[in-house]
Amino acid sequence: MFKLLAPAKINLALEVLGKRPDGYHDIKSIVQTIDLADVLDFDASQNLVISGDLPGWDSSKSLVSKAAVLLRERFGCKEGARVHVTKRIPLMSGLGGDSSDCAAALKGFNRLWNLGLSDPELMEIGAALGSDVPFFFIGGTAVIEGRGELVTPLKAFPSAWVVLLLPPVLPENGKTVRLYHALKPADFTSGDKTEKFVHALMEGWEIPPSLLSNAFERPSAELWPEIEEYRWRFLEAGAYRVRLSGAGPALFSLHRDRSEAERIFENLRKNRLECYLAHTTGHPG
Ligand SMILES: C[C@](O)(CO)[C@H](O)COP(=O)(O)OP(=O)(O)OC[C@H]1O[C@@H](n2ccc(N)nc2=O)[C@H](O)[C@@H]1O
Ligand SMILES: Nc1ncnc2c1ncn2[C@@H]1O[C@H](COP(=O)(O)OP(=O)(O)OP(=O)(O)O)[C@@H](O)[C@H]1O
Repeated sequence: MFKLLAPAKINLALEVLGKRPDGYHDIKSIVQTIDLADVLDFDASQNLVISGDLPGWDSSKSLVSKAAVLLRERFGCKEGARVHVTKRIPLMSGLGGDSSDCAAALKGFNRLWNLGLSDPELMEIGAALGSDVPFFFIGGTAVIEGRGELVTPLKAFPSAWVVLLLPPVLPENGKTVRLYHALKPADFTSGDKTEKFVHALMEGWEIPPSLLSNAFERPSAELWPEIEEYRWRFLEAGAYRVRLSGAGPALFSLHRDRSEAERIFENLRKNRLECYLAHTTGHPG
């Protein structure tokens, strides 16, 4: 019937401002979609059938199922749907895979069940399912604030190749909670760096590398001490700046030059490391 892409994201900058009374944290982050993406295939069906191609992917644990249940309950739809999720984004990696699948699922069910919901309405529903979900209705380059549900589109970050390295740490459920809980007051910042990043982007200036920082760099090394070895192996493969995406463990490097990115990707692949070569993408709409 129809298919929707669910792109991954990297956090070009990620500041945590402090803890909120509701247990979440206020953040300010520059988020960027890349062309590594899952694919969701939608078909009409009497019943709700959600399947995936990846061994270990469990529809009952995915926000795709939670999105279907929430829409059916809230809007009383009795129709079913057949959704097949082709996973390419590694799960629980810091690349927002399940959050992006959730946004695609909300768009898909809205279309399949003729719910007539606008993107802002879908974003609001998405925010109740996960803090990273609303961003995927905008895509491209955007700044997210609040707990992540306040999304402001930005002028596109200069087009770049992205090499991703996934350190072989066991993907664990609840790692994002653990990383947030591992933050110390010294890890909290004012949001100024992200403001400077936004300003430089709007003015078309070169973004100083110091502005591409992530508050989870320290706690992730605490939670996954082995991640430092993979950071070094990334540098040995030819990367000159390695960063953490989201709450990790995925690491990434940015390159203007395709051949440089391909050389680093090949070096990592030769060492049998889980790695991906991707490119930044613009706003889909
Ligand atoms: C790390 C990021 O990926 C950066 O883009 C996001 O902040 C995390 O977004 P997410 O995975 O969609 O997070 P959610 O599923 O909404 O929340 C998982 C858990 O992470 C913690 N959490 C999440 C977001 C936030 N701003 N503050 C938090 O403290 C909360 O304990 C929450 O229960
Ligand atoms: N086995 C599983 N099968 C399908 N979905 C799962 C499984 N285990 C966990 N999930 C879902 O995946 C979500 C976390 O994965 P996701 O890919 O969105 O996060 P992430 O890649 O760590 O992104 P970030 O770190 O940026 O938040 C969980 O909140 C849960 O909804």
